[in-house]
Amino acid sequence: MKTLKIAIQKSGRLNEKSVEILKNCGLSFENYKSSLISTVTNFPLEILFLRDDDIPEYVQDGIADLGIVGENVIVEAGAEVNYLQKLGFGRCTLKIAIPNESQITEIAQLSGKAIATSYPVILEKYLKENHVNAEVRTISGSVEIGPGLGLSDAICDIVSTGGTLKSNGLKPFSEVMKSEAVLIGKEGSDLLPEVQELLQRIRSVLRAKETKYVVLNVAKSNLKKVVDLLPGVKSPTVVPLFDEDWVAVHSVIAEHDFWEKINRLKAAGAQGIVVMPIEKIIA
Ligand SMILES: Nc1ncnc2c1ncn2[C@@H]1O[C@H](COP(=O)(O)OP(=O)(O)OP(=O)(O)O)[C@@H](O)[C@H]1O
Ligand SMILES: O=P(O)(O)OC[C@H]1O[C@H](OP(=O)(O)OP(=O)(O)O)[C@H](O)[C@@H]1O
Ligand SMILES: [Mg+2]
Repeated sequence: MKTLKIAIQKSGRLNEKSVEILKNCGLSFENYKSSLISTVTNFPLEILFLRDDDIPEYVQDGIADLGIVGENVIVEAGAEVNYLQKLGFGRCTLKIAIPNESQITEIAQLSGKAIATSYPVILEKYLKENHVNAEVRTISGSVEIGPGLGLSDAICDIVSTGGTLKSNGLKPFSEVMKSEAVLIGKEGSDLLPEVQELLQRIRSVLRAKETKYVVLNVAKSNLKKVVDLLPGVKSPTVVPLFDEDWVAVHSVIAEHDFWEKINRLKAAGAQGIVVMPIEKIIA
């Protein structure tokens, strides 16, 4: 079997969740802060811990077969890699922001202005598409202090809660791109059986995260109404109870409409509803 290499962030916003998803795939490895490479003991895989900016090129050049990194970093690097799977964490938006007191209301008004960013490639492309001729000032971090220091008229940086913008007297102006962490592979790596296996495991973990396991009791007279609300993986399991007029129903429900479903189940006669997390769902 070929030993694969996967590059993940060494420390920072994506490190913890990247390690967690690999562990949830059943992979055993040491995660010492000091080691830059770790060998998985129960799968042919080595984990490389890198600065996130370096990951797209490592994968493009085949030094690593796979990588976990934000889409923003991949696009900025202009790396030619395959997107294998969105991972549902590290969600953020690259936005242009302006000082609270700024009078700018239309994108054309950014022409002739200076915009500070750590994402010059993405920003230049966005400005070009919008026919804006602004000066892009590249800085490597703490971009939000740019306008306050007189370095720029606007900024383009990552926004999640908006707290950093707010505490620096800035307001969002326009959205440049949305991003989340993705699993990437070098050209053709998805054909390798080891990559297929890992992908299948990752998808099982993601599917499980989107769903909850539900057990509830219902009078037989209300069973049809309750079952109609619960499709389950295929169809719900119905188990007899000691009281012959009642049954227990086991099923799964989606996280996104969880509360709405629970309220409808209660209204349909469900009682003693127990909800449990699911570890994996194998398709
Ligand atoms: N506030 C945020 N909320 C959600 N995701 C974020 C946030 N900030 C950044 N990200 C995502 O996490 C990625 C890593 O962010 P981080 O701040 O750890 O990067 P970094 O400082 O460049 O790290 P490194 O030391 O690896 O170069 C970003 O490229 C982006 O995709
Ligand atoms: O909208 P918010 O929730 O406030 O998040 C946005 C901030 O998060 C990121 O920085 P981070 O905190 O990761 O620090 P960094 O600049 O050292 O990367 C990003 O560069 C913003 O500054
Ligand atoms: Mg970085």
